[in-house]
Amino acid sequence: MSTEPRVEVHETSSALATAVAGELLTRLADIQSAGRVPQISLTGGTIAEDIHRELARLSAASEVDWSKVVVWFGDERFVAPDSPDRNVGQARAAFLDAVGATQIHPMPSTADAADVDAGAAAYAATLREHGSGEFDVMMLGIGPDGHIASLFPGFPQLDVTDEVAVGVTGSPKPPPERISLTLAALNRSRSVWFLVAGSGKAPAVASALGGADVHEIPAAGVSGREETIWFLDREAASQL
Ligand SMILES: O=C1O[C@H](COP(=O)(O)O)[C@@H](O)[C@H](O)[C@H]1O
Repeated sequence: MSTEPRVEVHETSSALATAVAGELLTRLADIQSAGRVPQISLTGGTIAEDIHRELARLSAASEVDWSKVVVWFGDERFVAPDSPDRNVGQARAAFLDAVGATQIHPMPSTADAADVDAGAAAYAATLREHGSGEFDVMMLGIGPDGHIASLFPGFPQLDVTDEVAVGVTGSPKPPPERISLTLAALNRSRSVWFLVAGSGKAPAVASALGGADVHEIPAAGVSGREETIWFLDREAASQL
């Protein structure tokens, strides 16, 4: 069952990052106190960098045991393992290593798989083995074109319903080769959190919330089973 989206607007992107990091830590602590091991999925992109920095800062004062959080990725750039383009490298450097996260499942790099399709198949197998079947919190940035994860407008991967991960070639945003969760997998989340800052994304936000066609604005095709929250800064919300 999908949910009606809720919109939360913050004055600046840094206020947004602080609020999201605080909300995530509260959510993780609640799940752990209930005796479950939370499964979350991280996003790459610019807003993620700010949120990850805030997670590093705020985690010390929280009750979250990061060694008991399972960490996934919504998408990844299919490049060398030490490339600065890797979402996992950015997340590790910004906070995962510092907070003591150990159950991290990076998507394959060029050192792990022959091509993007093999990498996607390998990630699907990892999800089957270590995943709970649904994500507690799915965090998604969006591009100015409305893409989420590495699902781009007009791309055939948007129509894949029988896989949880797909390979992408010819991405309009570099680097060209990527691996992404599918809409089917993203929609298997209890909570979906869109994280969006900047006026360049205001038209895509307005279109997604206005019920655009998923082939034009992929973000329009994702919602959480229990909750969908759009965390926006004032500029990203300017066309609502
Ligand atoms: O390439 C990507 O782009 C999107 C959005 O990134 P941003 O820099 O425009 O905020 C991101 O959600 C995705 O994970 C990433 O691989």
